[in-house]
Amino acid sequence: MNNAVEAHGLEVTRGSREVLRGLDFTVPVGEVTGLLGPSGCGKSTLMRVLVGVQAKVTGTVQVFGQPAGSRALRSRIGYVTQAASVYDDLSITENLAFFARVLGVDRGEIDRCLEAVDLGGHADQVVRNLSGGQRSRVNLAVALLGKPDLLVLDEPTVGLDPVLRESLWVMFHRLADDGAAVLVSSHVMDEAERCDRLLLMRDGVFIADGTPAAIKQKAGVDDIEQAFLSIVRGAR
Ligand SMILES: Nc1ncnc2c1ncn2[C@@H]1O[C@H](COP(=O)(O)OP(=O)(O)OP(=O)(O)O)[C@@H](O)[C@H]1O
Repeated sequence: MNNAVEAHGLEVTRGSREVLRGLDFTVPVGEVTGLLGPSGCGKSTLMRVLVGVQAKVTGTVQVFGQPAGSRALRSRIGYVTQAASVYDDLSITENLAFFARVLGVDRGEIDRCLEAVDLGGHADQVVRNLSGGQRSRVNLAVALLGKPDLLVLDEPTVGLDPVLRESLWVMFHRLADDGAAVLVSSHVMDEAERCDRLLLMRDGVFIADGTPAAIKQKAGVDDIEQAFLSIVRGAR
């Protein structure tokens, strides 16, 4: 299998705390990989490592065969953080035009990205006047500029209504079907079933890595939340 990410012995210390504690994992191309675990378990930290903005990293993390954070990877990765990263006083289109210019992406890409997140009808609206869910979709549209090979999406569906969440998951799968590697984090276990593969995390370690079906089968239960609880109890 072709992997976008290969990590061995990944450890990260933040403050005096060891936040990631010796992780080995891959993120394959052509699949939606879910990074699931409770708040504070280290999901955002792991994502920060992949995009090269996390300090105090040890271990090996290769992205498309190069060390995470390498300059050559910048245009190949789309990253959406939990914080808004677009300009409030610009319209949606103006924001995308700005980032397209920064990234050296053709302006023609803008409409495609807006349609992908279902914002085509709001293109001229100023970001300040958008709802929280609309803003997060603008962030996502920016991440799609330039058709990145790896999408790193930190809780992209938080606060969105079920219909929109559904349409975003369909989009994530479409992007994966087109050959991207998609890594999506969530602390909501009911998103697990939407992933091709799951990395279940707790306190900086993975407690399971596999398809939702395989994880449930191994735990002998029929939902992922129960599987998570059962694995945690079994580890005690
Ligand atoms: N700047 C920092 N300095 C010290 N510790 C930090 C810092 N940022 C985060 N942490 C700690 O690192 C741990 C992992 O945080 P992280 O944000 O990666 O978790 P998360 O799983 O993404 O949580 P959430 O789902 O709430 O976003 C937490 O215990 C957090 O308190």
